[in-house]
Amino acid sequence: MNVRETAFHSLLTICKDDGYSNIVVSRTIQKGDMNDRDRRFYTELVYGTVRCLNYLDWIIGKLSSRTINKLDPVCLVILRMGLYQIFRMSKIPESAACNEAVKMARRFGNRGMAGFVNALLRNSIRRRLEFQIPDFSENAPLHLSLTYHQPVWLVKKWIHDYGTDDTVRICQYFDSIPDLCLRTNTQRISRDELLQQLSKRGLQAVAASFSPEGIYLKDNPGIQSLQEIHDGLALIQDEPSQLVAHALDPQPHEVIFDVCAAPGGKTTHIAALAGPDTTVYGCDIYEHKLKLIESNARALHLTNVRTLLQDACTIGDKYREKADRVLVDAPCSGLGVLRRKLDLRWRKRAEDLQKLPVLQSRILESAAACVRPGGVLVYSTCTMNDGENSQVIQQFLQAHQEFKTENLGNLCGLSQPGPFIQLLPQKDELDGFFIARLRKEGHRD
Ligand SMILES: C[S@@+](CC[C@H](N)C(=O)[O-])C[C@H]1O[C@@H](n2cnc3c(N)ncnc32)[C@H](O)[C@@H]1O
Repeated sequence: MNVRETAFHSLLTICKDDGYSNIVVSRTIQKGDMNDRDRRFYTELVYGTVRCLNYLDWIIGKLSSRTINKLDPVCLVILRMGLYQIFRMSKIPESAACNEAVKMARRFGNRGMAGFVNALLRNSIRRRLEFQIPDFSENAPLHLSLTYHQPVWLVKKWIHDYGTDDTVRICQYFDSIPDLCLRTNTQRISRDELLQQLSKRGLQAVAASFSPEGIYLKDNPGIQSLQEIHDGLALIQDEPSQLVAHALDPQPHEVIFDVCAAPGGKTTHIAALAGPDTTVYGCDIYEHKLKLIESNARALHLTNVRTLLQDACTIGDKYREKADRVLVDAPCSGLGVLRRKLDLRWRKRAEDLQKLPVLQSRILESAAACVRPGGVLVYSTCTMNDGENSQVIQQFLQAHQEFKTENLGNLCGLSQPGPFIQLLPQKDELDGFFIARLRKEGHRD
């Protein structure tokens, strides 16, 4: 199969079956039948098309009398891929982009599709100058949305929450390509040793500024080539996520619950920091996801991780005051990590944001009941949406006078105003992330 066809099938899975682009791409690459050059082309085609989806659909909308959601998904994917090559890949000859798209429409589409694809793509080339993005002064949300590939509703929300200047910075941040971030498995190797090992192999490895275990790899070498991950010396985890285990501050001989744990990034970090005498229970509501926690723990050679199939909304009924520390890394809108999860921005709807705080509050309420007197409760999300963060915590604190916030202002050298950590890309140049630490009054018996 040629590379464009492989990319077509991946994009169809992402667009039609709601597949996550990073999972679809890594599974395809893992099959291992592409050389380096093909792999780069494939990755750029898939990730580029997903990233620019709104811009490509805006062009289709101008050229087709049929609305986007009335188009056959096969046709839509072929058009998006073709337009991406024409408008965003200057090294690809326009004729090649058109001809290959027409071939695919003949091969995978219904009667008439090839003619439609051919006409639309050739028209897009002829009428290229008509597709100028509206000026900022004319329509700021649409300008930012099309320039930096973010949904209009979200750009409007950012303008409302942070003002226009910050919104430009947020958009630029979320449209940039992140460096790969590793977390050193300090149970097996120190960060300095791992940095040396990576540098010796010619990789540009740099220590993260805040996470003591974090390492950034410039020029993403591809996970497949990272032997250190296969050897259990490190795993992939973004830097803000690495701060959560430090906020929890696990100690030897403790019982710890991570109530929304899969795939286990934070569970394994807590287990590594606490050492073998502390048991960390990684819980999740989905059985198949528990296997991910187990396999991550195994890969990192950690023996103190257990898994529990458990709904966090009811965990407090079963494990009342059983834990020294509890982490609630809540299911959230993920609006702080749009740079890493390319398709998320196109899946989320404004109305999703209303429902989440209800679930988050229920989980927090039940998880809090597991904390023993004097114990610690950490709540985190990977979003900068206040309704899912400080508002959830404030509401909880009003109902639970027995919990008090603990100042995280200086966690890992971050200097943050106020008791919580709220990382903002426009200020911190890190993904949007929230962490709160609460302590329950009283003493351990
Ligand atoms: C933000 S992710 C957790 C990421 C994880 N802490 C890590 O660092 O790898 C949220 C997790 O919560 C789980 N989840 C959602 N609703 C839940 C519930 N009611 N009870 C337990 N887990 C739940 C999801 O399956 C998902 O794995």
